[in-house]
Amino acid sequence: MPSIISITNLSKTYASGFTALKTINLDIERGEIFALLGPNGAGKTTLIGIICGILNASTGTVTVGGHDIVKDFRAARAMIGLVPQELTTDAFESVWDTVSFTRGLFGKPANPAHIEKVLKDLSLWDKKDDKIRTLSGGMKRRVLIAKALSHEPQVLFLDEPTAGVDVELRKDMWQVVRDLRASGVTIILTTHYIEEAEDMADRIGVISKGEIILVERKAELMRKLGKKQLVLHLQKPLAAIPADLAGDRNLVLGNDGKDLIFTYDTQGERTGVTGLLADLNRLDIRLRDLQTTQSSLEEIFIDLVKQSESAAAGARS
Ligand SMILES: Nc1ncnc2c1ncn2[C@@H]1O[C@H](COP(=O)(O)OP(=O)(O)OP(=O)(O)O)[C@@H](O)[C@H]1O
Repeated sequence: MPSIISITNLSKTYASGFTALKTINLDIERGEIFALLGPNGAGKTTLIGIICGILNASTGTVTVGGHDIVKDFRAARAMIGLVPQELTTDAFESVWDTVSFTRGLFGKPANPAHIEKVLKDLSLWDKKDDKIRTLSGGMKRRVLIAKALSHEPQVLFLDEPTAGVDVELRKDMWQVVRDLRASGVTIILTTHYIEEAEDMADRIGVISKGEIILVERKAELMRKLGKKQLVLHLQKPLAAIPADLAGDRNLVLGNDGKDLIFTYDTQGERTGVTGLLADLNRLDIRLRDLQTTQSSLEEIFIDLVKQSESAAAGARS
């Protein structure tokens, strides 16, 4: 897949002397939804700010559609739409004017049909003549998205787009994002709602303390790092796990001995489920029911960040 954004050896040290990004190398593929996940302060907003030309990098280069973001700033920036975290909009303008004006800032000729489509897609059409300051917080956020889409960008950055928005708006927004992707727009999003990334993203990048610690296709990530649990609801509770059942299996008792919980890796060819069931049968331990659960992206993400933090602490000591 050809990349639309190439980031090479990028670092950022703020004037305070704090290094927020350390040697970032990352390619974003054309047409993908890329979720950038990381704990607070990991460097997500800094990275987005540099790509969008709001902040200067300390070292390294970034190209967007082949245009260097410093040497060829206008061409690079014209390809990008940015939906920022903060709700700052021109309070006294109408929705229509502010969105049309933003398009003009990118040097694009007026295109009322495009602005109309964007406002309709975001359910803002009936508010087009309202002043921004009279809109609700959720509506203002829709306006930010409309502004980001006003100049038909090929790359859209969404920095925490659903922080503090209601369920309905969140659903609408993700539908808009899916439609955009279907029309060929590349989407990079940061979110603290990891289930959103699990739902939406093609690839996941995890950033921690200014370093990208992992980039992986979502499906591959979940297959590689995901663990499955088989919960066996027993007909009769067990006081303890029989020694010849336990062996070196990862088995625990739960729910006052009524559940036997078996955890296994999804990666291996052999999960050990068949052998476990055969042993249960042999020991005459009967089941009432069973169910499997798979670790969520959230659990995988928390494990990854913890591992990288303890590796960094180990390297320091
Ligand atoms: N202007 C600045 N001067 C000094 N340090 C800064 C500045 N802006 C951000 N930082 C620091 O850089 C680090 C990365 O911040 P950034 O906002 O990029 O993180 P983030 O991953 O977007 O966090 P969040 O999830 O909380 O939005 C943080 O430790 C932050 O305190």
